Amino acid sequence: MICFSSYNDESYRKKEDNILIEVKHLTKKYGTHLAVDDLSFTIEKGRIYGFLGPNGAGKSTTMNIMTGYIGASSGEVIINGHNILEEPEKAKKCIGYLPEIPPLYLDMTVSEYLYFAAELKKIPKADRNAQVIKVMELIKLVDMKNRLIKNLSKGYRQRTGLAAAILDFPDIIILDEPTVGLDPKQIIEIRELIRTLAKDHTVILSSHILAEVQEICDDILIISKGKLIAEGSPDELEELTHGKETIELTILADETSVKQVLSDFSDIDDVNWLDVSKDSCHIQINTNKDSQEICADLSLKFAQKKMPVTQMFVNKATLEDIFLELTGDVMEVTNNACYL
Ligand SMILES: Nc1ncnc2c1ncn2[C@@H]1O[C@H](COP(=O)(O)OP(=O)(O)OP(=O)(O)O)[C@@H](O)[C@H]1O
Repeated sequence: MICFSSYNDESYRKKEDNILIEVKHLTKKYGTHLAVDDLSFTIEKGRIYGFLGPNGAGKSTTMNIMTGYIGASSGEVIINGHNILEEPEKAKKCIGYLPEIPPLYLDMTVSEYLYFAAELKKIPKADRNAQVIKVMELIKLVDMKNRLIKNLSKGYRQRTGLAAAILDFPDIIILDEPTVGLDPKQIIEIRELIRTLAKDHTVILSSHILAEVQEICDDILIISKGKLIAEGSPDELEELTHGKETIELTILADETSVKQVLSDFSDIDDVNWLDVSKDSCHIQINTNKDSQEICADLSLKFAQKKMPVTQMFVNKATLEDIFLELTGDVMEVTNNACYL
């Protein structure tokens, strides 16, 4: 597992004081299928966390266990000091959960549903009205309060589910793929809402969209095949791309002469011979060193040997390439958003 955060004694103590959720060696088997495989991590107060991973990675299963919806095969989840199995009521009180498909009653109006949810959450009768109104204002649902849920757009249904999840203003808000199926405008609105909520709550969301977690989250946990494979801030994950560059060039010379020149370069890790003919070589060079410096040296050396270089360019690894390498999954790129 790749983990970036390094702690000295003082910052470690601070982190310990701030821990809100501890997930320890969590495992979940469906029959013989291992959906969550020895997952351990901690969640600190006041931050936005993103679970990033391809479909079937185990994000929903992990969230369902953390929120007490399903049991784990082994391992522990401690929410604000309460074990989710041993003290489920106290643990669940700290969490507002919006599952991927919110459990809405389509024949209720928004406000009927929220009063019903407030009752289920055992919010005292005297406080219910004030809390429903406060949440509808926060989530910008007031204009829709008398609308039947079945007549709402997907975005407003999502908001209604979210409003119900946070009715009792829990410390932790867990959102499973909150923007799936929304149009671009609704996605922007939900992301803004998440940022607003994060001012007073710890937020954990899951997504398979790299750009989304990069944009909203303070910390990213990358999950693949039930395992945590990397953890860090968006900037720290971006660091992974550094030093992973390839240089592609075409030299008007035969293979033996090109190999002779390259043999003088100790910083070259590996050469792919993309297209070779009697008097031309198109090659790709992998290096972990400064590619600009190597490019300058290569062009000088080939020029000295009177071997013309007709093209040379550097391909920088992107964060998408790194995720591909880490998760081994295919990714689709749409409108600059990367889908794992
Ligand atoms: N109730 C179930 N019974 C059997 N297998 C299941 C069940 N729920 C999930 N799985 C399997 O467990 C694995 C993890 O699924 P999970 O839904 O947690 O992944 P995910 O990362 O949330 O993916 P997605 O984004 O597609 O929801 C998948 O292989 C899935 O098919």
